Amino acid sequence: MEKYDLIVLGGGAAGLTVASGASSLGAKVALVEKNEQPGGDCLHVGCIPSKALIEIANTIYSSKNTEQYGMTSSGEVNMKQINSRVHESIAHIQKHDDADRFRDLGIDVYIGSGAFLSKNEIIIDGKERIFGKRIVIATGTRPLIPPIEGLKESGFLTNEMVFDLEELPNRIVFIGGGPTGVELAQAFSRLGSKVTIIERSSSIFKQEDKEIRENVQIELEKEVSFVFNASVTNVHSSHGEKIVTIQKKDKSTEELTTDEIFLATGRTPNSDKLDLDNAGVKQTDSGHISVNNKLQTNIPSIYAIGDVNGTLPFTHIAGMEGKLIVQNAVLGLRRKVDYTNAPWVIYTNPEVFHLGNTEEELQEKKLKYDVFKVSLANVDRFVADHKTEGLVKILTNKRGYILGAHATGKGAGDFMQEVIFAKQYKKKIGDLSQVIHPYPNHAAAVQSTADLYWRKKLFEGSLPKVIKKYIKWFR
Ligand SMILES: Cc1cc2nc3c(=O)[nH]c(=O)nc-3n(C[C@H](O)[C@H](O)[C@H](O)COP(=O)(O)OP(=O)(O)OC[C@H]3O[C@@H](n4cnc5c(N)ncnc54)[C@H](O)[C@@H]3O)c2cc1C
Ligand SMILES: NC(=O)c1ccc[n+]([C@@H]2O[C@H](COP(=O)([O-])OP(=O)(O)OC[C@H]3O[C@@H](n4cnc5c(N)ncnc54)[C@H](O)[C@@H]3O)[C@@H](O)[C@H]2O)c1
Repeated sequence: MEKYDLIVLGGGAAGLTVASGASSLGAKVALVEKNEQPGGDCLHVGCIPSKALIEIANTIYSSKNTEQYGMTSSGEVNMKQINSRVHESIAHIQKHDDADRFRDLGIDVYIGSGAFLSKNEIIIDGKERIFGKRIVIATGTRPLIPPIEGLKESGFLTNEMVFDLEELPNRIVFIGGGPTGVELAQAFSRLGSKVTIIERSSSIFKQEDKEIRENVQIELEKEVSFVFNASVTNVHSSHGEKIVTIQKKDKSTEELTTDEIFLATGRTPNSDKLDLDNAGVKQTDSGHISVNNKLQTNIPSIYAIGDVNGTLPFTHIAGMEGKLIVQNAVLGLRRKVDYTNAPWVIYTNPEVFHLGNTEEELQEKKLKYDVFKVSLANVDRFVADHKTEGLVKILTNKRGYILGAHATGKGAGDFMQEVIFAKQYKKKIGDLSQVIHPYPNHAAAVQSTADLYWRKKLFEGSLPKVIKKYIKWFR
């Protein structure tokens, strides 16, 4: 049996980071990936294809709405061509994640499904056994399919199928108003489908700051229909159409007729086929693999990173956790994971940026805070672009240190980057005000928000009186 310093189960963002990092340090590494090619969900059915589709949809949407710029236009949408362009982006990035590229790095890549035989042994496709001193579980998640009557029989789409569609559906019902559902729902609406989102709670993006979430929802409602506080109880098909029955909070029911159903009701971890009991690894009720702050499971030589541990399901977090594992599992350090400065972005139009605590979380924690807010309607570049929808909101403690930063607006995922730097390196909000921003860029929205901090300092409290006295004296 082949023996390794480290076995990595799963070749997504998390697993690939560990495998390449560990191998470059000289560890003998095996990477087990069940799909033909590594890359995981992000590359094949997640971030990359969704962002490629969103970009195409935005371009088509803009070109359909050129009347406001003084030009009329018309055209047909070719879904096959659109998805072929999406696959071009995947193929381009696949080169970096190619199995042979990892073999060239000295890693033994096994294509097959891995499961535990014991805490140190993995069996691949029930045949080949390998031994690992340490093992990293990075097997990710898959779409959660709720037990809705008639759903399977009627057929539905998930993120695993949608990037192979050959025709644009006239109507789509999205079940679930989380990031997956809403990003793709808006993209399909922009391509020309009539889109309805059914969300069982009272709003989209529940993890976001309320003010930001409400702001973005107003914008989305201009393009997409929402039904809140509603669950789908039944689906059936008739004459080539799908009929979705929804039940509202007041128990009333309604039927929606559609051409396609897109399921975006959340994710379930790929832990059920790993035979974790053979290794004694514990899971949570949802099937996620629980870890301590060094990302170890209850078996110290087995780690769980990326979406499968259920902490923060984002590619950049999977990568960050992967780097930490290289230090802990290969170099024997005892580094602790820290999510305090973990940002994320929802790529709707306008985008949603999230960093640190929301205002509601600070209130819940009963912390004292200041809030600085600027509407994009007061930032010259957004005015010039006619893209004034949105705002920047920075929350600080009383000494000016950043506790949270949230934004919605065109390009918020990019123009807020400097706030992540400031928070991570413990700069105060006032420092952001001192950074020179080329006029008229979009990031000036951050500077304008930070300027409010100085305005508050200069015009509130006892400082204005002192300054007045000083100026009198100086004259
Ligand atoms: C539609 C969509 C859009 C998204 N957009 C973004 C975004 O814009 N930004 C962002 O940060 N995140 C985004 N995400 C989330 C992101 O895709 C995940 O956080 C990321 O893929 C997690 O990486 P991972 O390595 O943990 O898991 P995965 O990428 O799921 O990789 C797990 C790998 O393990 C393999 N595997 C599973 N079981 C086994 C087994 N038994 N043996 C061997 N191999 C196995 C799988 O085949 C897979 O390759 C999006 C997700 C979706 C669904
Ligand atoms: N831009 C990004 O970074 C990005 C994009 C997509 C996904 N993701 C990540 O993937 C994770 C999963 O996102 P997601 O949107 O797939 O799942 P999610 O769990 O975030 O959202 C699922 C939504 O579906 C609703 N829901 C569940 N069952 C329902 C039902 N039966 N009827 C109606 N509504 C129902 C839930 O209330 C929830 O709002 C997220 O946590 C996110 O971090 C990130």
